[in-house]
Amino acid sequence: MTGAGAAMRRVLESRERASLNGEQVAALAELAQRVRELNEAVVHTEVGADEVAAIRDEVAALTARLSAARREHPPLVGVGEDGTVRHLASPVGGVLNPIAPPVAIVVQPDGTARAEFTLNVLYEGPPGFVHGGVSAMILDQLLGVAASANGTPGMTATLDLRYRRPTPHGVPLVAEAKVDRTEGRKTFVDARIIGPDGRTTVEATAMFVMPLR
Ligand SMILES: CCCCCCCCCCCC(=O)SCCNC(=O)CCNC(=O)[C@H](O)C(C)(C)COP(=O)(O)OP(=O)(O)OC[C@H]1O[C@@H](n2cnc3c(N)ncnc32)[C@H](O)[C@@H]1OP(=O)(O)O
Repeated sequence: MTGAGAAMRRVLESRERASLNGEQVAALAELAQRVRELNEAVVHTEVGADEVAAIRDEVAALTARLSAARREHPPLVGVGEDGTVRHLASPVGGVLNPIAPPVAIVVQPDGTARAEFTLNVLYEGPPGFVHGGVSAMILDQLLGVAASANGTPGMTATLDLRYRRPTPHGVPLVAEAKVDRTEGRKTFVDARIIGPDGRTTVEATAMFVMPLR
């Protein structure tokens, strides 16, 4: 394992997180997807007050059933040789996290972290457009994955954003991040979100610092 991988493993092990097998992940990911659909239905519903109250009680009963056996912390799966980690409950693309936008990040051979995704109304800020904090969160994750894939993972120390034009929701978006350079424990990464017309909506630069312990 590389120094970077070992360092991130120490960080994660100190959090006492469990790992799940593929079958467990698949089952919970399907549940999380159903809850995502529920979340969207809550925002859009027009059913009457009596029906809302009945559904509220059913949801509370389901929450009680799930809570019958609880982990103290959400689980993680694995730390790669390069220090990359699959955080199942991540608020960005975490398959077990029902509030996570569906952002599946792929690292390309040249080290670019890339994601294609469509955000629904749950992530709306200005009407018709994505909330700026959501864009920042997605970019932070993408930037972090690019830093990890470079073998230089770390904590976000700085995150600078330039919102060039509104990011629409309900249409396909692309986000990309690539390492610019490293200086000792610091890794500098650039990223952007691109709209369906091919124009950049948000640009970001970040500095990640590898924790010493
Ligand atoms: C986790 C799974 C991931 C797995 C990857 C998956 C992707 C995850 C993406 C999400 C990432 C996050 O959200 S992370 C969460 C948000 N970020 C945080 O909470 C970070 C909180 N801050 C920290 O933990 C700490 O401040 C660190 C680790 C950033 C730095 O602490 P440190 O290690 O003690 O650093 P220190 O020795 O003081 O400084 C080292 C060098 O960096 C510079 N430096 C340090 N901090 C800053 C700063 N904010 N702004 C400018 N410069 C700074 C110093 O000047 C120094 O430069 P010189 O004198 O050497 O020149």
